[in-house]
Amino acid sequence: MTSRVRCYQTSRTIKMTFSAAFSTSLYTSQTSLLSSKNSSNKLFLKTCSLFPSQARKKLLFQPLRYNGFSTERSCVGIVKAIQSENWFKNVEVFTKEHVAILLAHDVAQHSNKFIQEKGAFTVVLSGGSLIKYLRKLVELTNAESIDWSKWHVFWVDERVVPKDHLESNYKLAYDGFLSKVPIPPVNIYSIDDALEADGAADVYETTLRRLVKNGVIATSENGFPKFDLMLLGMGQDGHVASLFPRHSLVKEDKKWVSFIKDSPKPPSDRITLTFPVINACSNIAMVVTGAGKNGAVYSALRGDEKSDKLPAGLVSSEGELKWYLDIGAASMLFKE
Ligand SMILES: O=C(O)[C@H](O)[C@@H](O)[C@H](O)[C@H](O)COP(=O)(O)O
Repeated sequence: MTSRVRCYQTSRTIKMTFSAAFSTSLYTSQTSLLSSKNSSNKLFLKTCSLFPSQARKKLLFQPLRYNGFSTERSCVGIVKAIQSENWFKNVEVFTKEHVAILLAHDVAQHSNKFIQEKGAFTVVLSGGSLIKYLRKLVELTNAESIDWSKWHVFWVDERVVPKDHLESNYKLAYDGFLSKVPIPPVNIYSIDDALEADGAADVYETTLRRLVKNGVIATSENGFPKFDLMLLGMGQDGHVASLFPRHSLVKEDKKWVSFIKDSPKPPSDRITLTFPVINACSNIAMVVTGAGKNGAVYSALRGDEKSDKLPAGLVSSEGELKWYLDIGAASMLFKE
C-alpha cells in the first residue's frame, strides 16, 4: 500500500491531500469522524478505535484524513500512527507556524482546565526551539483567557550555568516567554545556579518535595510528582530532557531529579528530571520539528526501540502523550 502526501498553502487555507489506497467508505468515515466538532466548536480529534481491525493494520502510519480547515487553527494534516491492533499514538503534523498555534491553543486549554479543577497549573518547560513555539501563547491569548497568577513553572532539565548565561534554559524561557506574561516570580522554579550540578539537583528535588507536600504539585499513584503538563523537545539523537542515549541516567528509577556531568551535548553539567517523573505527568506535549529528527521520530513512534538507545521511545504519560510534528519531522511516517 502506498501513500503520497502533498501539501500546499494558500494565503488563508492550508490543505493537504493524500493519495492512498483507502476504500471510499473507509475514507469517508475517517473524514467525518476526525473532523467532527465538540460543543465549544473547537476541533477535537477522535481516536480510530472504531475502525475494523484489518483496516487498522493497513493504516499503520498512513494519514487518516483529508484536512482542509480554513480557520485560524488550520493545520496541515493529522496522522494517527497506529502501533498495533489495540494501541495508537496521538500525532499531529503541521507547518511550523501551526505547531505554535495549536500548541498555544492546547496549553491554554490545559491551563484553564487545571485551574478550574484545582486552582493551579503546573507546567514543565524544556530548552531548545520549544520556547519559540510558545510565542503564540503570548500573542494569541488575551489577558482574560489565562490566569497566569495560578501558573507554576518548572524545567525538565537545566544546564548548570548562571541564569544570565546564554546557555541557560531559564534565560531562554525568560527572554522568549516568561518575561512577557505576569506569572508571579515566586512561582517560577529555576535551579540554584550558585551550586554544582549534584547540589543543584538535590535542592531542586527538595523544592519539588515541598510543593508536593503542600499540594501545589499532585502525586502519582507510585509517589512521584505528577505535573499537569510537560512540554518536551527531542534531539536528533532521540534524547529528551538531559537523558541521552545509552547514558545510565536513562535507567534512574528512584530519584526525582538527577544530575549529569558528562553530557554528550554541551554544556556537560546539567540537572534533569528522571523518567519516572516525566512519565507520571498528566499530559506530555512532544514538540519536534525539523527533518533531521525524522528517523528518531519514526523509531520512537513505531515503538520498536524501547531501550536506553532511544530515550524518546521511553516517553509515555499517565494521561495523554501528544506529538506535535512539522512536516520535516513527520516525513518518515508517510513512507510506508
Ligand atoms: O538542554 C539541551 O541541550 C536542550 O534543551 C535540548 O534537550 C533540546 O530540548 C533538544 O535538543 C531539542 O532542541 P531543538 O528543538 O532546539 O532541536
